[in-house]
Amino acid sequence: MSEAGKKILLVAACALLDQDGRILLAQRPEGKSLAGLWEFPGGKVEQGETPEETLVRELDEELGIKTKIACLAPLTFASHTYETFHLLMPLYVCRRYEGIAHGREGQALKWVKPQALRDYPMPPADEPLIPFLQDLL
Ligand SMILES: Nc1nc2c([nH]c(=O)n2[C@H]2C[C@H](O)[C@@H](COP(=O)(O)OP(=O)(O)OP(=O)(O)O)O2)c(=O)[nH]1
Repeated sequence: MSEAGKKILLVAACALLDQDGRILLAQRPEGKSLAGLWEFPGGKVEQGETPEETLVRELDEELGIKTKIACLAPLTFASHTYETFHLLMPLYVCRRYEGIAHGREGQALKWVKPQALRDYPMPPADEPLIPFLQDLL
């Protein structure tokens, strides 16, 4: 248990980049926690997976995008206490992948310029990640 008595939840997230340096955001669907907010694609790291394996799996499941572990570059991470857990979320950047992203789970998608990221309400854990992407791109 962490000091706050909350479990640490490990979630892997990815800033998928297109040729124009835009970043893919996905909108969390109704009925889920943080519904309506714009997030980086990704998900919980399952038992027996590395974060990189999680992302290769999730990008395919969520977006129909095929990529490889070698195409995922670590950028930074989020560490944020939510009400019922503490989120630890490594953020990777991916520039090399195959396929055209589409919301396979019905989620809205948006390619966003780094300078426009603040126009899209994101989960509180994500706010501190924005400057890292703006500096990178
Ligand atoms: N994928 C992703 N998850 C994020 C981001 N920011 C952030 O706080 N999260 C949180 C939301 C969820 O609590 C968790 C990711 O869980 P998930 O995507 O695998 O599962 P989920 O939404 O179905 O989970 P749940 O909250 O509905 O139980 O991480 C982000 O940028 N990307």
